[in-house]
Amino acid sequence: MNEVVLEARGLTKHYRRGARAVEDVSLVLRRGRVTALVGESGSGKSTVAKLLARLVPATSGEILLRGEKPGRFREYCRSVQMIFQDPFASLNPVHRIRYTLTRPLKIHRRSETPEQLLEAVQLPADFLDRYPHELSGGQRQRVAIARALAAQPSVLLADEPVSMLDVSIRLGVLNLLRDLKERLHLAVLYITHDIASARYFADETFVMYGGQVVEGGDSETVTQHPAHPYTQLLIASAPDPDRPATSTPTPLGEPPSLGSPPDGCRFSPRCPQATPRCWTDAPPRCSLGDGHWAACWLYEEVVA
Ligand SMILES: Nc1ncnc2c1ncn2[C@@H]1O[C@H](COP(=O)(O)OP(=O)(O)OP(=O)(O)O)[C@@H](O)[C@H]1O
Repeated sequence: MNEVVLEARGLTKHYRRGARAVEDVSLVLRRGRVTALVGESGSGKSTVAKLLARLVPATSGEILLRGEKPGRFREYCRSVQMIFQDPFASLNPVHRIRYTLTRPLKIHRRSETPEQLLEAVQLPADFLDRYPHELSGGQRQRVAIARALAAQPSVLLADEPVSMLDVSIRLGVLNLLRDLKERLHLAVLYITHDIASARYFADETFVMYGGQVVEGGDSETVTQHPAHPYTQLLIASAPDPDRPATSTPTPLGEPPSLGSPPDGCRFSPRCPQATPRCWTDAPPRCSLGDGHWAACWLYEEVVA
């Protein structure tokens, strides 16, 4: 078993203006593994990443780093680094790449050189003298990854790291992250709305709906044998070259209001298989074997 590096237990975030963005989320990130967190816009994925990065305080629940309550923020940041969606906004336009990479090396008192960081993300050393506007989106995201590596982290939280990049270069950046995971034994949280990329890139996949995790397991099982009706709908509505072109994509419908989520299962208003109980009682996590589980009343007898 790969060692657990970061663990979330019952993480909950209610924003002041009423959105119950994240409700009772538990997950573990393991050394040398990519864990995908998949869901549509507004499902709470970014809030989970911000909670794990300690950029926003949790309403309740706890985070454990290597089994212990995290201490000072700076120490924590050294271990847990975040990569943001927008590489155009995340690099300071007035500084050359050399400054962007040298600064965290100094802060974290590392002996590595900025050249070595660029090499780790497969960029040439002469990029150090360039400004962010002289780089492509993919190159900027690689610099952002290099900056995160300057802290020598054990966890990378990657929030939609390729969704703003050209389709043609997405695979290169994902392959780089996978390569780093293997070489540096990093635990990677890969946040995405693209469940197909989770199958390709992640070892484990968690599916989020309306602020809650509704299904989890190894990526192959979750994407090829989805159990939760929401995951099934998500997969049916994703473009898939293997499906016949005649089939019409399944509409996903409207996401739930997080200001006043439905009682019971949050997916019940959109669920084609909902029963009266789904409207009133929240479903338990039902184990389906080999670490695969779904929070859905359809699998109640499996729990019993
Ligand atoms: N600072 C905030 N104040 C109030 N509500 C917020 C805040 N940040 C997020 N929310 C709300 O929390 C919910 C979850 O947002 P979040 O950004 O985590 O979702 P997401 O799944 O990452 O979506 P996207 O993929 O569009 O970024 C949304 O309803 C959002 O409006």
